[in-house]
Order: sequence, then C-alpha cells, then structure tokens
Amino acid sequence: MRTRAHIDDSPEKTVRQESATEPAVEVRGLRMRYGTTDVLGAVDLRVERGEVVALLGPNGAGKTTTIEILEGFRRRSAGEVRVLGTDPERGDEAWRARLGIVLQSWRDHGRWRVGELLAHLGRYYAPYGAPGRPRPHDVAELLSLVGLAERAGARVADLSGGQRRRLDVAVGIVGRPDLLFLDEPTVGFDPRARREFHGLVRRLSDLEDTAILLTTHDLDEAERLADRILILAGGRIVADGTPARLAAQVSREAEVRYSLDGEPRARSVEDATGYVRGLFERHGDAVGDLEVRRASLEDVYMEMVREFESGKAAQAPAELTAEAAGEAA
Ligand SMILES: Nc1ncnc2c1ncn2[C@@H]1O[C@H](COP(=O)(O)OP(=O)(O)OP(=O)(O)O)[C@@H](O)[C@H]1O
Repeated sequence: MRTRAHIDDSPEKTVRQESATEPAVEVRGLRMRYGTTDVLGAVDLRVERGEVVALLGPNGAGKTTTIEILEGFRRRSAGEVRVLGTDPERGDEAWRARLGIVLQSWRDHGRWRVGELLAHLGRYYAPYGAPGRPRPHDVAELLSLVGLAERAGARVADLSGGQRRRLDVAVGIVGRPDLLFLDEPTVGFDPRARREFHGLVRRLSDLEDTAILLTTHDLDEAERLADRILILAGGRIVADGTPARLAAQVSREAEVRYSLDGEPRARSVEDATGYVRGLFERHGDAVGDLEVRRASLEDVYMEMVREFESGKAAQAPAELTAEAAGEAA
C-alpha cells in the first residue's frame, strides 16, 4: 500500500485511523451459480483501505460477476461478503454513497454541460459527507483532477471519446468514494489516454486514499497500477501478490543477456546480481548490451492459467467436477 502521510496530518486523524483498520473489501467462500453452472466456486479476497488491486482472469472467469456482487447489484449464491464493513445485499443509501462505480450511461446525457452534470449528480452525496471526507467533490477541483478543467462548459455530446471516459470516471468519483470499482476501465483508449488515466488512478489512491478494485485484460496496466494482483480462474483466486512476488513464484531465475566482444550471449541464473558482478570482474569492458529480464506478469499469468487448466478437475468447484463427470459418462 502506498504511504499517505499528508492524510495523517489532518485534524480528522483519529476518525480516519479507526476506520482504516477495517478492510475495504473482505470476501470469504463466495460462490455464484447461474442456473446449473457454478461460476464462482469459493472466492476469498481482501482489499485494504487505499489499496489498488487488479483482478485478472480469462474471459468468463467471473470478474464482472464478482464486482457486481460487491457493488450490491447481484445476489450471491453463498459466502460472506463485507464491503466497507457492510453486506452489499443490505447496503443502505449511506453505504452506497461511499462507493464509486464507473458506468458508461452518462454518455446518453449529451445535452448536459459537463460541469452542470457533475454538480447535479454531486447533490445526491451532500448528506453523506464525513469528517475528512467532504461530499461531494468541488466540481472545479474534480474537473482538474480528471483533466477536464477546460471542458467544464462543453456539452457532453461534444466531448471526444477519451474525454467522455474521463467524465465517466468523474461521475464515478464525484461523491469522493472510499472504494472505487473500475470494470475494464481503459478499453478503447489510445496510448495517451491510457497513460493519463493511469495517472488519475494513482492520484486517487495517493491523494484521496481511495481503495480501487479494477478488472483488466491489460497485464501491463495491471502491473503499472496495482499494489496487488489477483488472478481468478475456474471460479477461484489462483494467485494473489505483488507483481514481483508473483514473478518470483513462477520463476526464481532471471535471464541475463549480454554481448562479449560483440558476440550475443544469454544465461538463466538465480542470482542475477552476482552473475553480472562476476561477468564484469572476468571480462570488464568486453561486456556490452547488458539486459536482465525477470519473468514478466504475462509469463506469470500464462503459467497460472495453464497450471489451473492442466489441473482443472482437481481444482474445480465440486459441482463443476460432478457435472463434468456426468457429461463424460
Ligand atoms: N446473468 C447471467 N446469467 C447466466 N450466466 C451468466 C450471467 N452473467 C454472466 N454469466 C456467465 O458467467 C460467466 C462469468 O461471466 P463474467 O461476465 O462475470 O466473466 P468475466 O470474467 O467478467 O468475463 P470477461 O473477461 O469476458 O468480461 C460467463 O460464463 C457468463 O456467460
């Protein structure tokens, strides 16, 4: 988790520290069945206050289902779920006001002006301000946070695709949420819009202490943004850790590439630092083009999903196994 020293300086220190002990999300044994199909077998996961967590997984793994259950939009089949200390199935308006959800529906409000739309939606949050967390966001501040300060007076219909997506995010965070859900937030972004969006997510986490749970298929994005990565496959979390820790789990070896008198060489070693030191001791200036490559998140992801798929029968939820057996018979 990132440090947030500036928040500790606030007069609301005591209040914030008390609530900071409770995780933003705590899930145990979450199961979800659609008809006769078990999509989530037994999901356990936790998101701490202010933490950015990326939920990865192949198509159909159940990422959106999980997020919708946490948002209180979908009833789970079984399991314990606490979001900001409350069961989402029993969440009231005050609870909902502490969540941020990024939807795409605001694009339909084409005739609204950007600033007016945010001021209008922000009014809903006004009764739910808390010490150290005034609600809603000041519109001018919010527009500059999402990089839309210049577009305050523009009609929604006149925004570019990237600007509309930033407006979607602004709408999601206008209530200064304690927890923000982002389901595949950067689909369709060009590289610049993606980079700007990453900056925004980091600012929300660092400056606003917002916990963020995002789903993505972009491994580079997950690695850049997330404090922690969860991989969902076959209805379970099959990996949970920082990108570096997951990489170390998959391979303790790093590949050292270099050239010796212009001749390219490569070697896989456990102690890359020691190997490189020895290389220079032995060959000095004859060593060039040095590159040390650890397992990438993509290597980790492919390995985890492959491992899960190869041992599917053993790891699948009981019902899935029973069904598979039934089909085979
Ligand atoms: N309302 C529903 N009724 C029946 N099945 C559903 C329903 N919603 C989702 N599913 C099924 O549940 C599974 C998980 O879907 P979900 O959308 O949660 O996956 P996902 O991990 O978000 O996938 P993607 O990466 O493709 O967005 C899929 O097989 C999907 O077809």
